[in-house]
Amino acid sequence: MSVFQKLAPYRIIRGFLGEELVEQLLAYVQDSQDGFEPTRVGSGENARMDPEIRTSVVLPRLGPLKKALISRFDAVSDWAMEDMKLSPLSVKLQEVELVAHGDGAFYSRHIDTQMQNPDSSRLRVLTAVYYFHASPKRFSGGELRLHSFLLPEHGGHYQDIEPERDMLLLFPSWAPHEVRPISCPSGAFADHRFAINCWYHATGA
Ligand SMILES: O=C(O)CCC(=O)C(=O)O
Ligand SMILES: [Fe+2]
Repeated sequence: MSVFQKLAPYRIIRGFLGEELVEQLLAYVQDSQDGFEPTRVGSGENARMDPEIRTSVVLPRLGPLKKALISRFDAVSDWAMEDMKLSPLSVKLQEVELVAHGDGAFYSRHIDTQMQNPDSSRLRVLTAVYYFHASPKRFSGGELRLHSFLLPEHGGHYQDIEPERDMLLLFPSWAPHEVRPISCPSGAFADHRFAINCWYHATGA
């Protein structure tokens, strides 16, 4: 199988933060509901809303939980880079955002590495997504679909990864992926698919 037909590596860590932090996060998003804004695609001056590509809402702040969360996200990147054979590139956590997907929300196939940015020190190398929806889960769909470079009709492959409560998923930022459409019949904000996106930038080899 050619490199273009293969999936990028990925890693899953279950029980990543523990129930206490999950409940604190759910309380935080519920309290902060008014601060969520529509997500955008592109970056810098190209950033724009595009409901054909991405529909969800984002909160750019982690609030009082920021310190506890950042230290946990910081602590996994060296292991993840090494285990996925992405080292010796060093990375540093540089961007964090909290995203909610409600009924009908999705994010079509994309990569997270932003190519229009010429400064390679700001390059997204590693993506981590932490899932923390309410229990019992009241949405379906919303799988993270990890793609090979080639589409299935050209011999490519994909793998659907189910978001589980308190699970961290890590993969290279340049791997094509998508969020499959969510069905959340209640429409209640508390029942949305909640995730924290983390992007680690290259700091050198
Ligand atoms: O929520 C997810 O599973 C992934 C989200 C994503 O791909 C992104 O925001 O770039
Ligand atoms: Fe992404």
